[in-house]
Amino acid sequence: MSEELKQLRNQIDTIDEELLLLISKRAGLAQQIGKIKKSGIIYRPEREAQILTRMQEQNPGPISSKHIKQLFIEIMSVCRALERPMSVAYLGPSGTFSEDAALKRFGNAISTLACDSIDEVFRAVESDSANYGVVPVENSTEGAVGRTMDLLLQTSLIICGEIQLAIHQFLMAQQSGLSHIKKIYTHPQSFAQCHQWLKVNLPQISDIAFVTTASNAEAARQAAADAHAAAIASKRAAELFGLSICAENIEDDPKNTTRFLVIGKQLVDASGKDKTSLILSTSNHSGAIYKLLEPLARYGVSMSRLESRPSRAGLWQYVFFVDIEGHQQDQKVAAALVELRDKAAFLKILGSYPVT
Ligand SMILES: C=C(O[C@@H]1C=C(C(=O)O)C=C[C@H]1O)C(=O)O
Repeated sequence: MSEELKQLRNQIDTIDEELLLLISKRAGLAQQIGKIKKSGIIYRPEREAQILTRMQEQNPGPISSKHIKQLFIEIMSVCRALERPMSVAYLGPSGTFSEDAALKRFGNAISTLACDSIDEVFRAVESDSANYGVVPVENSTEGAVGRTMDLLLQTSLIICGEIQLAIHQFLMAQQSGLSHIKKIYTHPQSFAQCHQWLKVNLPQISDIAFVTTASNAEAARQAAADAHAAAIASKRAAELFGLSICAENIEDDPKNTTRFLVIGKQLVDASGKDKTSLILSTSNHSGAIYKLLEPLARYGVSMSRLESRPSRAGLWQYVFFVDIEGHQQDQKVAAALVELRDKAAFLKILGSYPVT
C-alpha cells in the first residue's frame, strides 16, 4: 500500500470514529425527544421535511443533494426507530414500487407490512396493524388511481405526506440477453408504460406470449421459475428474485413518475412548504364548480390539482379532489376554507402535509 493511500485511509478512519460518536449523540437526543412526546406520535413529517431541506441547502459538496437527502433519511430512520419501532403498510408483495416508495420516505429502519390490495393498506392503518400506509394515487402516464381516491372519500384516514417516485422498468430473466425470451410476465400498467420499447427491441415480439400478473414483483417471481420467460419489474425485484437484467430503463417516457400518499391518523403541523388536499362536491347547476372555487382565487390560494370522481351517491354526480398550496393553518388558506365550507354541499379536508 502506498504511503499516500495509507494516510488518506487513516484520515477516513478518524472521521468515521467522529461520525460514529456524532450519530450516536444524535440518536441519544432523539431518544430523549421520544420520552417527551406525550401524544405517542413519533413521526413528525414537517420536522423531517425541514431537516432535509436545510441539509440540502447547506450541502457544501461534493456529495449530490439527492444523496445527502438519502443519507439523512436513513439517519432519521434509525433515530426514529430508537424512539419507537414503526410499521408501514404498502401495496405488496415485496419488490413493488410501493415498497420502494415506503423505503424512500421512511428509510430502512422500519418494519413493513405487505398488503394484497389498496383496501387492505387502508384497513391495516385503520385497525392500527400499521402506523402508516403508502398507496399510489397517480401516475404521470396512466393517470389517477381510482381505488385510492374512493377510499380517501370513504374512510377517516388523513394524508400525512406524499412521495414522488421515478418509475424505471427493467426487463429481467434467469439469463441476460433478449433472443431467448418467449414469454413475458407483466402487470398491465408496466406493459402500457413499455409498449413502444418492446416493439422496437424485440424482433420476435409477435411470437412472445404476454402473461398478466397482479404486480411487478409477482411478474419477477414467475419469471424466476421459467427459463424461457422474462418479467417487467423494478431493479429491486430482480435482486430479490435473483434475476439477471436483460435491459434497463425500458419505460417509454423517461420522466415516468408515480405519486404515492402516506396515510395515517395524525394531523401534520406546517413545515413552511405544504399542500392541503380536499374533497368537495356541489349541486349540479351551471357554473357551480366555478362559483365554489372562487374563494380560492380571491384569497390568492393556488390550486395544484383538480380531479373529478363519481360520487357513487347518484348517477352522473361527482366529487372533486382538489389540492391547494399552503397549510390549513395558514391564514389565507384557513379563510378560504371557511368560505368553501359554507358554499360546498360537501367538504372533507384530507390533510395538510409537506410538499416534496
Ligand atoms: C427526533 C424527533 O423524532 C423523529 C425523528 C426525527 C429526527 O431524527 O430528526 C425528526 C422528526 C421525527 O420524525 C423529533 O420529533 O424531533
